[in-house]
Amino acid sequence: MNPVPAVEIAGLVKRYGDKAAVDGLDLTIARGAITAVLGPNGAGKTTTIETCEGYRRPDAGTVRVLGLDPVTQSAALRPRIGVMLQSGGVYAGARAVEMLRHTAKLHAHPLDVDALVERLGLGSCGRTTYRRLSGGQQQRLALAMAVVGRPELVFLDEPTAGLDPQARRATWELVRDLRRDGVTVVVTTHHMDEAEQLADHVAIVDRGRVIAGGTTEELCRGGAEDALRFDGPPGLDLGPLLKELPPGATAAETAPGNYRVAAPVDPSRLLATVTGWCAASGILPERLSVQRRSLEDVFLDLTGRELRS
Ligand SMILES: Nc1ncnc2c1ncn2[C@@H]1O[C@H](COP(=O)(O)OP(=O)(O)OP(=O)(O)O)[C@@H](O)[C@H]1O
Repeated sequence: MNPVPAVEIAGLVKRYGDKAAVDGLDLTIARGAITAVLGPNGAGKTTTIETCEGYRRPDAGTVRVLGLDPVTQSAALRPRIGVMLQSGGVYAGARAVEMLRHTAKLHAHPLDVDALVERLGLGSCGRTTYRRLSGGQQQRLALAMAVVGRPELVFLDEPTAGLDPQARRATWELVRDLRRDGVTVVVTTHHMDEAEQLADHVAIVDRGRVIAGGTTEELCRGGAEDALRFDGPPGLDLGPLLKELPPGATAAETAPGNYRVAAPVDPSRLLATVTGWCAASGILPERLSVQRRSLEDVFLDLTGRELRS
């Protein structure tokens, strides 16, 4: 295995005026795996990724990608990485598939363009110019452009934003195939299910820093195992419910009328306590469910806020 990590970031700071978009971020990304950089809007994910791609110069800290400095060694780095930006990066007047063929020819061992076009459902877009493609087609073409050269490392910034479920699944499949071929994939997302489904490693970013990292399994292991969620009237006083639960229990209104209760007890006991309390309080809990601790719960425990923003 190559001893140089795919990405090594130490103490990265990037400011826009007075505001630090990235504020002392440390992150090491292993080769040959899918790593999700997960965080709410504005957490600093795009800024971090664009710094790795050499589009932004750090104000402080160091960034190494495949052992290279993305700014001063970009000529050596660029041919080895694939980049899918959140928007743009593709010439608007170019014809979709022609552009993809052209990009493929620039690389020594490109993927089969026809197979890629088929997989991503771009077959009908052959001679259409980029600007005339639908948002989802533009998104899929940008993904194809990022991977067609069979790079060692691919950065995908919110690759499934705005895609329908079918295109989303096709994207996930393609990303998994890249990993099977030994490609390192870094994907930013604010969808926890995307991170849970796809990633071997997850780095949770909030306010310009990595606040937790590990496999989904590792991240979800700590704390209360199961969480019970239900909907009810907004503004319930959860204090009396907490008194009925053992120490270590948490109860919160995560959004108006959405409640989450977790406790270090057997899930069936938790369910009985909550439904008993609801009945005694004259509340009809709706959409009640007990769920395995998710990345959403991890984020909530770490920040006191919902991941969705
Ligand atoms: N060019 C810019 N000029 C000024 N502020 C910026 C610029 N780019 C980003 N920011 C700000 O920096 C912060 C981090 O933005 P960034 O896009 O890196 O976050 P993100 O986690 O990728 O969010 P999103 O999921 O919305 O893309 C945000 O507050 C954003 O408004």
